[in-house]
Amino acid sequence: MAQSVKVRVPGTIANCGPGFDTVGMAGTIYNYLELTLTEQPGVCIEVKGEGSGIIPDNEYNIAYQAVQAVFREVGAKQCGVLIRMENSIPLARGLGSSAAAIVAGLTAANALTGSNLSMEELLEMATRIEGHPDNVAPALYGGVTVSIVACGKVQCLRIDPAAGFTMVVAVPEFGLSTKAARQVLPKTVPHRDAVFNVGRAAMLVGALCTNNLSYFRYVIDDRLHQPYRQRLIPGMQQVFDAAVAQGALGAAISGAGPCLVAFTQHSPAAIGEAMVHAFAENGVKAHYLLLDLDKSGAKIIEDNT
Ligand SMILES: Nc1ncnc2c1ncn2[C@@H]1O[C@H](COP(=O)(O)OP(=O)(O)O)[C@@H](O)[C@H]1O
Ligand SMILES: N[C@@H](CCOP(=O)(O)O)C(=O)O
Repeated sequence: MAQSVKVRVPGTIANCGPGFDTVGMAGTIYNYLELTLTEQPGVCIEVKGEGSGIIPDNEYNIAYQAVQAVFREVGAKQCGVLIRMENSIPLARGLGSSAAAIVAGLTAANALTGSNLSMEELLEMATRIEGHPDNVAPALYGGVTVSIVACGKVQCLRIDPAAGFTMVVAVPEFGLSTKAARQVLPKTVPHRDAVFNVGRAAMLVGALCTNNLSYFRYVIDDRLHQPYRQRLIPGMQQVFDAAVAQGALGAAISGAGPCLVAFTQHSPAAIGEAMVHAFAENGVKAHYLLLDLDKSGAKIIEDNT
């Protein structure tokens, strides 16, 4: 019987305001990937849900590339693979779709080749493929993660905030690739803007660790990426203002956008409606999602090894 595993990986909300390329949160929206080793060589990829007809179904598929990276790393004999993807995470919206695909491929291939790679090694590989750790870390570990590259390695701390909160995500109809949203960022920023973010990123992490979520109102802000991406997301500030006026603790771009996320402990649906209405007033059709913090990260849900 062919060996196979099925993994579930959460979507992620990166940056969270001041934590550019560092802070990330896993949300309760999931992609599923089933990886089967086949006798006949080659790759067969089936995609259902988000990205069907768009995501490459050949060797250019980023999940397949992650699978191959594990096979090379552990010296597994080359064989054919069948990949079945069932996606709920929308592409090019800033919900970590590419990160989920990479982590799913790495996790499934590792499980099928004897689980020789540690979580730290998988994080290292995922970061190398994605290019930054703030999505792949929470996709792998779950919860809230703070990640940096130091001494040539990814260092990651996971936070499990005791205080619960909801992430209200306004999802516009248009897409924005992470690559395009990174191209508009400046090479340098004024020293005062760097100081602005350092303090807020530190206090964001502190607020999560000490369950002082009321501090979100002061720290969910940014001068390193949001001001430059605002022109790519019509109505961004109006959506932020509408969320806070409806009681949100704070609002930010989700990842590289165009999704916008509001953090709240009350009235999530009312906040979602207000965000969608504010987008509509700026000519943007959108819907909203209510996500809780996922605490599992990448999870093997079927194992036929
Ligand atoms: N679920 C997925 N499965 C396979 N490839 C994906 C998936 N999501 C995104 N990708 C690929 O990753 C690349 C970056 O996608 P993008 O949409 O910009 O990232 P994100 O969705 O994380 O914002 C694109 O080339 C896209 O084809
Ligand atoms: N720090 C990155 C986060 C990208 O997140 P994604 O969900 O849009 O892939 C950035 O802001 O570019």
